[in-house]
Order: sequence, then C-alpha cells, then structure tokens
Amino acid sequence: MPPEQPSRKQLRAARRRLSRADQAQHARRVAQQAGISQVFLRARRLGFYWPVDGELDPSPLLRIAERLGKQCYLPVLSPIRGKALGNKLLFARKLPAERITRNRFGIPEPSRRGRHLAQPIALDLLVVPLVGFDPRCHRIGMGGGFYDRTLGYLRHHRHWRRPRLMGVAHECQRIEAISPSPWDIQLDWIVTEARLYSSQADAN
Ligand SMILES: Nc1nc2c(c(=O)[nH]1)N(C=O)[C@@H](CNc1ccc(C(=O)N[C@@H](CCC(=O)O)C(=O)O)cc1)CN2
Ligand SMILES: Nc1ncnc2c1ncn2[C@@H]1O[C@H](COP(=O)(O)OP(=O)(O)OP(=O)(O)O)[C@@H](O)[C@H]1O
Repeated sequence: MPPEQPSRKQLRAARRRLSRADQAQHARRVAQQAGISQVFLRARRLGFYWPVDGELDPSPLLRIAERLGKQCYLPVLSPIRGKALGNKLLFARKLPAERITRNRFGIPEPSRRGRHLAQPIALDLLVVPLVGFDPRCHRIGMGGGFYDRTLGYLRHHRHWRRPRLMGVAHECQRIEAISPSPWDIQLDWIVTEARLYSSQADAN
C-alpha cells in the first residue's frame, strides 16, 4: 500500500509552523530563482497573490517585477455568482494607491472594480499559491476550485497557453505524488526555496 498522504489540514499546519525568519528566507530565495527565469523576464503582465495562512510570500518577486516596470495584478473573486461565471478569479491591477478590502474568505484584495480588471488570458505569467504539490507540478489548493475553474480553458489550448503558470511554495509542502482529478490544472513550474520543478523535466 502506498504511504498515506498528508491531508490539506496537515500541509497547511506545516507551512504555518515555519518561523518568520524561514518564511522571509524562502520568499527571498524563490524570488532570486524565479526572478532570473526566462518566463519571468519576458512577461509583461504578471498575476501574484496576497499571502495568507503561511503561504510562500511572493512579494519579493512582485517588487522585482515592479522595479522592472512590469504590470502586476492580484486575484479578486468574481462578483458574479452562478454556474458559468461564478467562483472564478479575475485579476485587478495592483496600483500604488489601491484600496484594499477583504473578500469573503478574509483574504485582502484590491477594492477598485472596472477598468483594471483583467481576465487571466490577459496575463503572461500567473504566480499560483498552493497547499501541496508533487515534483511533476501537480497542485492541491485550498479546496475551493478557484484556480482550476479560472484556468480550465487552458485544457483546450495545448500549444498556445496563456498565462504560463508558476507555483511557488515551501519545500515542506511537497508530497510524493498527487493523482490529479480530471479538472486539475497542471502547473508549468514550481519554485521553492530549494529548487525549481518543471512539468517538462528537460525544460527550464
Ligand atoms: N492567497 C491566496 N489567495 C487566494 C487563494 C489562495 O489559495 N491563496 N485562492 C485559491 O483558491 C482563492 C480563495 N480560495 C479559498 C478557498 C478556501 C479558503 C478557506 O480558508 N476556507 C476555509 C473554510 C471556508 C470559509 O471560511 O468560508 C477553510 O479551509 O478553513 C480560503 C480561500 C483566491 N485567493
Ligand atoms: N473546471 C471546473 N469546472 C467545474 N467545477 C470545478 C472545476 N474545477 C474544480 N471544480 C470544483 O471545485 C472543487 C474543488 O476542487 P479542488 O479540490 O481541486 O480545489 P483546489 O484546486 O484545491 O482549490 P483552489 O484552486 O481554490 O486553490 C471540486 O470538487 C470541483 O467540483
């Protein structure tokens, strides 16, 4: 029998247990690695996220992007409810004077709506949070299915994929193998404080 996998709850507890010093170091290391990757350097519009619950803090990478003059976006829960459009993410431009509110999960998000809201396809690179991952770039999220639903259209674009997907995480979130559900979207890369994983083992 394969060894039992840690649950979402256990994985979330493990990342919350990291010290502030480890959190800060992991965030810096991930930024150093991801910040020199071709996909990051080429991207003009990037989506990030506001870290909660011990998630890897992508803000050192976001600051590099801002310094390079790239356009940075944060996820917001779509105001639309309902089967087709509901429970998806849109992306709001992160601007210096942006007002921040909390969404229904208590996660901070930009409050301004309208002009600066983008669909994921408008982004070149999306930095994705996760609860657990395996070395083949399968992902377990918080369980809401938000990223899967938002990015489900990528399944129909084999050769032309936008945005490219970069998971960022702590090494302690790695599990041996995840059997993906049919709706799970595989990430292109995952970067941790220790190394970079690629869904195409030979690519960078
Ligand atoms: N930083 C960050 N932002 C994100 C996500 C994420 O994983 N990380 N999301 C990725 O999808 C979306 C939000 N998805 C979420 C799904 C479940 C829970 C959650 O904590 N659920 C509670 C119980 C439900 C409740 O409080 O209503 C829990 O698990 O205890 C939070 C966010 C959008 N923004
Ligand atoms: N493309 C999709 N279309 C319809 N429902 C979906 C789709 N993707 C996911 N779901 C629904 O969302 C639920 C949660 O999925 P899952 O447990 O894979 O979420 P997750 O990837 O961990 O969460 P998140 O993306 O929010 O971090 C599933 O039970 C499924 O019913």
